[in-house]
Amino acid sequence: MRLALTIAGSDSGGGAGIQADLKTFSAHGVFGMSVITSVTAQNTKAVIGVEDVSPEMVYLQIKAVFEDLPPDAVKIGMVSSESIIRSVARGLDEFGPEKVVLDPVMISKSGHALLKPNAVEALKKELLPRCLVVTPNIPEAEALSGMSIKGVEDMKRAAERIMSYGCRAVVVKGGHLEGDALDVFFNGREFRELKSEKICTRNTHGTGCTFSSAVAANLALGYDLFTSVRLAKEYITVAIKNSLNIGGGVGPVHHFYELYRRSGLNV
Ligand SMILES: Nc1ncnc2c1ncn2[C@@H]1O[C@H](COP(=O)(O)OP(=O)(O)OP(=O)(O)O)[C@@H](O)[C@H]1O
Ligand SMILES: Cc1ncc(CO)c(N)n1
Repeated sequence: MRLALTIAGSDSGGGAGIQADLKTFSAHGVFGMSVITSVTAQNTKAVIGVEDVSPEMVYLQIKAVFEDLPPDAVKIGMVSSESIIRSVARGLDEFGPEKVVLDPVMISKSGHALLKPNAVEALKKELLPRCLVVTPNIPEAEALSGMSIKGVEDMKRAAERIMSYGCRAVVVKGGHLEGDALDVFFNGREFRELKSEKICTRNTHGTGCTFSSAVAANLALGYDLFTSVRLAKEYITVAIKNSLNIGGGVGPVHHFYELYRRSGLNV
């Protein structure tokens, strides 16, 4: 059995965060484990409360997992504050996982800040150099690169800038731009574009969390980095196609292995 760990925030509504990550791991046949960084009171409409777990407790969860159940891949999502980022960096240094996927979560779909603005620098300095791949959406790529992004050429320039912080690859996700759902992969040598048709739905809660956990699940299964990203793009496309019209706001994507396997989709 392959093992994957998510270090992220809890979404009580079940659509994003830890809950989306564990559902994604299960759908890939990977055993999922979790380090909870923050508890959010959240549904499809809003985030109505956030309470961070103490930095020491974040570190202890990492220690407990690695000392007994060393994961084949790690995904990092919401990390909230500078002190939590430092605890995660400490854990990564101590236990040295090779395959780390960082989803630099900053703002929820409902517009709530999930990373303190003064923690962006810590994220860049402490976590980017310790990860294999980082998966920003357009606003996150703008914040990390310090440039505005209007189209695919800008996505490539931003990816180059983000690489300079020391990660080994970047996927800039284009879900927030007009037109096709086009993502740009860059590994420091070559750019590759991953494209699917934009699915017309408002139910996209958890797309970013699901995509990055699918990358981690595929890495845990032993696929190379680009194949892991390509398969994750297929998975998220199917999960959005089957997204659920539940709740009064932005509904969640759906994780269902049979849907994925039978779709025969090739992105
Ligand atoms: N409507 C859509 N149709 C098809 N693919 C989409 C759609 N919206 C997003 N995607 C794809 O989903 C993946 C996640 O991208 P997105 O930009 O939505 O992430 P995100 O903004 O980080 O998500 P979140 O708000 O959950 O953090 C990318 O591969 C993107 O291209
Ligand atoms: C806990 C959590 N993590 C990530 C996201 C993605 O935006 C969210 N809405 N909530």
